[in-house]
Amino acid sequence: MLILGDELLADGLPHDGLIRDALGPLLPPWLRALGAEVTAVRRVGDTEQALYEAITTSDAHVVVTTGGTAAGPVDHVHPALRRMGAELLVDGVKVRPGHPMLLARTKEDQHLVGLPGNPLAAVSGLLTLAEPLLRTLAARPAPEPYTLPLRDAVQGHPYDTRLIPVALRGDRALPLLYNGPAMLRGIAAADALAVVPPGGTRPGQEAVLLDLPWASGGIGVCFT
Ligand SMILES: Nc1nc2c(c(=O)[nH]1)N[C@H]1C(S)=C(S)[C@@H](COP(=O)(O)OP(=O)(O)OC[C@H]3O[C@@H](n4cnc5c(N)ncnc54)[C@H](O)[C@@H]3O)O[C@H]1N2
Ligand code: MOO
Repeated sequence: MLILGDELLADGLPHDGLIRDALGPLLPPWLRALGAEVTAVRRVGDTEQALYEAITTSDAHVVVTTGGTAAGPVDHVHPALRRMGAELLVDGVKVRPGHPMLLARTKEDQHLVGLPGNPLAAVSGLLTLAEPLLRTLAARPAPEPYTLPLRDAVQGHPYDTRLIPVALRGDRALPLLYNGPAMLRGIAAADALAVVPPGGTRPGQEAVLLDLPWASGGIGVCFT
């Protein structure tokens, strides 16, 4: 795992535009629950050269980066991938949060999952790009898709799919608040992400659910 962002602190309180790294601590147990062996979690400085070297010297089967997927002046994932001649397999997805997520083949036997830096956007990419990649590399079958009715209406995005943290309550799923791209409070209490199509859902409408790694038995703890 390569954690990008010079604004990130490893400990202490946020100050002067610096914020705590949420993804370095959060993602490794989730990746393990998805079947990966996490061999290293490294912070990488915000230069294209540092990122290029970190990727090209890695012999991991899968490199997961966080942050830097967009097109700002310190977003170096696309330029670094271009420079190494990587093949972009998925370059952005019509989903919120997480729309700049990407998947690339960096060399024979190595893929890179670029997760957006906003924490819930990274979770979105973890479940929809990293999970299928890790499952496919391990030749594990895809889980049977399932749906449940959503208890409450969910406002849709006009043209993108939304992924909304939900808690399972009997035979219904309860959409949780605090579901903005930067927010982890909803996902901390969630069992799954609900797939909300463009335009939204009515109360009682069925939605496809994506189980979170601990809900599918990998971690063995429950945050609700
Ligand atoms: N000016 C705006 N900037 C961004 C907007 C926006 O509307 N206006 N939307 C955001 C959304 S939504 C997405 S998705 C992103 C994704 O772009 P990147 O992948 O390039 O993400 P970064 O710019 O690197 O980071 C975005 C945001 O998340 C914070 N961050 C990054 N890494 C971590 C981490 N490990 N732990 C906690 N927080 C992290 C970072 O400081 C930024 O605030 O574009 C957004 N930007
Ligand atoms: O995809 Mo962001 O663009 O997390 O909402």
